Amino acid sequence: MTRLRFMTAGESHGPALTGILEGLPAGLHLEAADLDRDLARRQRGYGRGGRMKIEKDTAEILGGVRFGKTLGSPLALLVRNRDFENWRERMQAAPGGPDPKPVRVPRPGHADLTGGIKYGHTKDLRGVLERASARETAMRVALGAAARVLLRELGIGIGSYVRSIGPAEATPAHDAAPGLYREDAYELGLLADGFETRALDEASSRHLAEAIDEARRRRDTVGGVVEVVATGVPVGLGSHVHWDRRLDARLAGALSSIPAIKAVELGDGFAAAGLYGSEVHDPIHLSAGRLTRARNRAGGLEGGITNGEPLVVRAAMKPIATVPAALGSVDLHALEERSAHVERSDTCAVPAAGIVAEAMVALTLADALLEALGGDTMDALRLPFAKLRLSTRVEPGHAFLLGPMGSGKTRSGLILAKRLGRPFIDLDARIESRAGTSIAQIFQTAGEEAFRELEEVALREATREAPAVIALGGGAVVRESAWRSIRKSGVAVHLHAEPDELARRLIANEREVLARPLLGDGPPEVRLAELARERDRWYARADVRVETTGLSPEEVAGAVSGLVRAVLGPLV
Ligand SMILES: Cc1cc2nc3c(=O)[nH]c(=O)nc-3n(C[C@H](O)[C@H](O)[C@H](O)COP(=O)(O)O)c2cc1C
Ligand SMILES: Nc1ncnc2c1ncn2[C@@H]1O[C@H](COP(=O)(O)OP(=O)(O)OP(=O)(O)O)[C@@H](O)[C@H]1O
Ligand SMILES: O=C(O)C1=C[C@@H](O)[C@@H](O)[C@H](O)C1
Ligand SMILES: [Mg+2]
Repeated sequence: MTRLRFMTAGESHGPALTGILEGLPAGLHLEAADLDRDLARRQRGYGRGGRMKIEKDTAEILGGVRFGKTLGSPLALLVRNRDFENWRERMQAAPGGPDPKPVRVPRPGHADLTGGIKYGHTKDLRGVLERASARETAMRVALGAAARVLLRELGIGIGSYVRSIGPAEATPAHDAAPGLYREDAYELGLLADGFETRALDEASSRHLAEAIDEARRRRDTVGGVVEVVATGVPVGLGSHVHWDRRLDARLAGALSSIPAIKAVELGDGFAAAGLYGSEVHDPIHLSAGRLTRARNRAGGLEGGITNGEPLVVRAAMKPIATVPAALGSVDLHALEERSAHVERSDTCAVPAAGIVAEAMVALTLADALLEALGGDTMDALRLPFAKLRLSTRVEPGHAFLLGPMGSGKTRSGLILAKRLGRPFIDLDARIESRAGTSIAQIFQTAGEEAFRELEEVALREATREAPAVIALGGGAVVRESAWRSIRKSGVAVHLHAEPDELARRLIANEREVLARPLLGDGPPEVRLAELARERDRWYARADVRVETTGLSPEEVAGAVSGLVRAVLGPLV
């Protein structure tokens, strides 16, 4: 990793895991809850052992965040081990010991023997296994969750699901959830979270659970394959120019660093080796104003660089090394053959390994993104990211204007459309003309929810039309689906003004106030300030921001037109 660096420390039954992630841009909204969500996901999954019942992982943020936003300084995290209470004496940092119950019979397949010899722990292999335990991956998941928040802010979603456990295969995502597989891997991961084995449908999940039950019946363990998908990934992350900059290599390294992962496939991976070139490579098409692929056997990677298609990688996990019907081994003290040590353990951790794999992919992608684009702050990242995102477009795409009521989306938008020689679509006006009534009336008779549905449909339809200037309603961008439509089809420009200035503009004309039901009866500046608190986080996702205070509507249009041109990619 070159732009992001992370380190973790901590033993499985020590007091806590700690981690530092350095290189996150300043200004990213980040809360402990964002990290806890993924920590909880890692703890679930059919086949886990007793430890996960003891722990309830939560991350404490010790550095790098103030008032819910990253500072640009290292993110420092702590995840406590509840089980430490039961190990206080045996895991104390203070001088003491020896442990009354030393571990002396190494488990084949674990780090016990190799680590024991290397670090001189053969008298008590606990000196190795405490750190070789995959408890360590909890901190990777917490740090990876921060990287995911960064990526998600830019529209890159990461998710995983389980493809197989032992001999049992699950329905792959391209059949079970084709839409999410192409468009929203984050949701794909959440779909998998709904099943105890993290398959994507009930029948598959039952099938996978049976394979785990069978292993348990045999007093054995079982592995499997997880697939990690990332959607919304732009062209241009990674590089063909040097071996250690190829994203393929970095992903393979990151995934195979997860304990028990023994093989990684990029795109079709091993299957491609058995096919003809014409069957494997993904022909390039021109459609909907973009370079596109009808299939994605490359898994979104060509030449060590992302190609704009979803990233698809798989990781194969071997069965857990702690086999309950213990394997043959040698007591390193008595130097006699004995059954291997059995530590409380999982039967199958493939569902959890998927969450760890998501975290490693997130850290790797975030690193490559920051390497390609720089960015000490989130604001500095957005414009260069938009250029990458739009770089496979062969037509300009739409210019979306968003921002609060009174920011001038309608007024400046009309002027901008004339300047660019493009059609102007005012989403509010379009909804009104279709409904044959005013927005105020729609709010009054059908309610806000009904209006939001009309708004969503109108936005989706507008994005399919010829490149236009599209003025959005003030609340149209307060949902993920709107951002998916916007990011695919153009540039998002945030017109900004402070609530006081917005209120001044609107109060100047009583009709302006009456036309906006959300303003209610109170003082507009109070309501506008309230809305700003709710919505600024969504507006901040725009590719560029124009401060409109002190500019006439014409000047705003001029500024926007320059910015829109700056974002257009190399093919336009
Ligand atoms: C989420 C997760 C949970 C794991 N749980 C266990 C476990 O309970 N018992 C065990 O022996 N190994 C478990 N492992 C695997 C070991 O950590 C791993 O086999 C060990 O560190 C040796 O590394 P290697 O298998 O890569 O050679 C788990 C791995 C992961 C990713
Ligand atoms: N840059 C500006 N300077 C001064 N007044 C402005 C500016 N831009 C817009 N206005 C005025 O503010 C009022 C609201 O503008 P407009 O209708 O374009 O806002 P809007 O962003 O489309 O709001 P809504 O989200 O409610 O549709 C209008 O009276 C308009 O003339
Ligand atoms: O900010 C909002 O939620 C709204 C803004 C206007 O554009 C209209 O879409 C409607 O008045 C709602
Ligand atoms: Mg308007």
